[in-house]
Amino acid sequence: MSARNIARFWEWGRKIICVGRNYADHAIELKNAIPSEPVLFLKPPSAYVREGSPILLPFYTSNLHHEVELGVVIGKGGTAIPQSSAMEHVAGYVLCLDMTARDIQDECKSKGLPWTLAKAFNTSCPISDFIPKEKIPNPGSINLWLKVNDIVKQNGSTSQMIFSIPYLINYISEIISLEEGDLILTGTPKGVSSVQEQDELQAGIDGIVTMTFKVDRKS
Ligand SMILES: CC(=O)CC(=O)C(=O)O
Ligand SMILES: [Mg+2]
Repeated sequence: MSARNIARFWEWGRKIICVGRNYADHAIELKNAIPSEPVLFLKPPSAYVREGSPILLPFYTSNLHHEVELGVVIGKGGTAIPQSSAMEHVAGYVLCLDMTARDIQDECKSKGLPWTLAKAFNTSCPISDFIPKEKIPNPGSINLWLKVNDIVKQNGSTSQMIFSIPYLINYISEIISLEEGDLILTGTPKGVSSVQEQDELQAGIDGIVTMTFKVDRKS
């Protein structure tokens, strides 16, 4: 049997841990408070979708938003990982979209309900090819962008993150043990907006990766 390949981590069925409100400009655009501790939620592995397959609009939303984010792929698991050694647990990165049914999220927030329907549906986590750690020596200072039908909507630097990658790895692993093949979505900068059926989303990390996804309705 061939050895498992971290470059195809999404096939392993591991956890997707998402950090919300990690950019002050995005918290402000949605009129959310700037958090003093990371806001966490989960997506199931069935959320993954790769280039060549569409992002499927859930039937129950009329306001699906894109959120472009840097994803951190865990290469070595652990519990209560100190910040000082956190980067030793990183195998690499992916560019991700945290697709969000914003109308449903708003409704859940107002009723005090969890965000599962808004955030965890099938195809809610489009990802790029795996980017080995060496290709991004300074993940705390890279530029993420996203266009809808060739119009720039998001363009922000990871230097604007409130909580750094080592801080997040330490914080999360104190609560949820991290395993090889887990993915951490690190939050989105400002500029989120609504997408429609047949829209084309293109996203990239300057000089590193680009990816393209079409939005479609389940046939
Ligand atoms: C309000 C949100 O949807 C939080 C989130 O996912 C983010 O990236 O910020
Ligand atoms: Mg997000």
